[in-house]
Amino acid sequence: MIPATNQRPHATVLFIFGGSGDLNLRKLTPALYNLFIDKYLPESFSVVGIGRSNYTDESFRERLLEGVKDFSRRKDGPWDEFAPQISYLQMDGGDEAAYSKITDFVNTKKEEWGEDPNVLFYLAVAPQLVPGIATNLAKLPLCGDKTHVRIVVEKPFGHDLKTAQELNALLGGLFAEEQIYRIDHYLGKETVQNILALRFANSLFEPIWNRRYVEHIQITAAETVGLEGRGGYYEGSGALRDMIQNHLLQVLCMVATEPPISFEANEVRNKKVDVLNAIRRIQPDQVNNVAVRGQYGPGKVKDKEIPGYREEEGVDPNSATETFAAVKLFVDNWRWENVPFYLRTGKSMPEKTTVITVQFKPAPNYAFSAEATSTWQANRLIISIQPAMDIRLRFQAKRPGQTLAIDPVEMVFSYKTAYDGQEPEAYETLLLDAMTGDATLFMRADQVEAAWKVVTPIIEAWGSETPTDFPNYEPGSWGPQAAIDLIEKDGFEWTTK
Ligand SMILES: NC(=O)C1=CN([C@@H]2O[C@H](COP(=O)(O)OP(=O)(O)OC[C@H]3O[C@@H](n4cnc5c(N)ncnc54)[C@H](OP(=O)(O)O)[C@@H]3O)[C@@H](O)[C@H]2O)C=CC1
Ligand SMILES: O=C1O[C@H](COP(=O)(O)O)[C@@H](O)[C@H](O)[C@H]1O
Repeated sequence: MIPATNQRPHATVLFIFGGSGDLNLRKLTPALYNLFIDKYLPESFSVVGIGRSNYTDESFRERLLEGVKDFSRRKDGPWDEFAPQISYLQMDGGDEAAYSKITDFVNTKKEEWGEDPNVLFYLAVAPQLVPGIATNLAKLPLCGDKTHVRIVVEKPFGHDLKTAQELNALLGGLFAEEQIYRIDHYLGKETVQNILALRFANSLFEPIWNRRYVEHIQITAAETVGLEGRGGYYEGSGALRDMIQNHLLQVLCMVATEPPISFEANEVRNKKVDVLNAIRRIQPDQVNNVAVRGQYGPGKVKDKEIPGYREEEGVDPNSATETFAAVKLFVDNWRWENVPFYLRTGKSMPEKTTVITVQFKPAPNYAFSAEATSTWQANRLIISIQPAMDIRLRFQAKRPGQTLAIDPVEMVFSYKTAYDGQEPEAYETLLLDAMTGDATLFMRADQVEAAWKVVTPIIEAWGSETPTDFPNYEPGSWGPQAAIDLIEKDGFEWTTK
């Protein structure tokens, strides 16, 4: 987490494998630039983009400046002061001999700065490249230094439980667990971190945050975008692997966790893994009752014509990959017995929104007339992760007038009005945490595997069946009818408002 005091991390050299790629352009460099502007970067800092593409330091910086202009929350500023800290190293991650360039670079900086820098390797490359690069890195003598060297691994972390276990075993054999930072960028979002503050820094919510008062919980992560040229990756992934296995389950953990006794990394992660381990295992014959998948056809999102998923570049014309997934889960522990958690995510939806809704049980209403209660709506706490970044509490109030009529009303806390909209982007927080060595917001090996265990029965059931109804939802809709039925058959409805 961004420290309350403006304490800068130790001197750092950050190597980004995939420096020439999309993630660096859109997220990592804009995040570093904002950290630089806010004076969170170390006094001695150097970032090195690595890739096979042909850049000079100068042309690489020019390319990254375009990314800052397009994607940074601050577009203007002291780029000329930041840019000299960026370099480019042209090398193939599979070329073991080339890794000596990394050692040379670190040694040069060590000499220049007069101190041993921390060295961070950020693997922003396709997952199949990770084992090779990690293996080559681990052979470098400098990687024997467990205090100063860390490795950051982007998602997806494995393709299923087996491959995640294999990757964990490989990385665990090469590095100490404290050196491995598995990124889930949702954990870096201010509003996701705020869930713990909301729950545990207030005496108001925690007493009612359990099965006695909560009727059900929903988490929606909807996107208006389709594939954005990522067909090659997405075809082998789908909504369940791309969003639910990681981001949505991590958010669920924040909502459902027991109070940690401290915010020390392992304490928080222990509590979160307890939630994942408590999620009821879905029986194979139950998958169709608790999980729904969808794929969008051609149509319109916000008045813009879009091709169907199967017509996107890199997608099989008979693709079985889901672009929408919804699941109903139970957390079988003392706090959450029989409280359903509904999760859904999809591409080409009507709006970009990530929202958690905690719906409370109805109040007894003996004293009110049937007419007065006809307009009642359940108490809800609606936590908007993005883009609204607000928290709304819905409750009943008396309508002004001589009759006793009741209306639902809202109390609202908005980050944008309360804090001027200057919240750091998720990658700012996560990069700074990796530099300072705070792994609280990163996933531990057992968390990743526990999350894969939750979705494995669904993967297995879906894997053996070809959906005959694909494509089964219109772009710009909230997904297939079966997803609406999933929650409505329990007497509830999806909501993002
Ligand atoms: N883009 C995004 O918004 C997000 C991406 N991610 C994850 O980040 C990772 C990277 O994604 P993204 O940036 O989109 O992918 P890109 O395809 O845009 O970039 C891939 C990068 O890998 C480099 N690369 C490929 N082969 C080699 C090689 N043999 N040796 C060295 N470098 C190589 C490419 O450089 P070159 O061609 O120059 O060699 C390029 O810089 C993926 O795991 C993805 O899932 C996660 C969340 C969001
Ligand atoms: O990790 C991913 O997340 C994005 C959505 O992230 P957000 O911060 O914009 O909500 C998603 O588009 C992408 O498919 C997935 O890989």
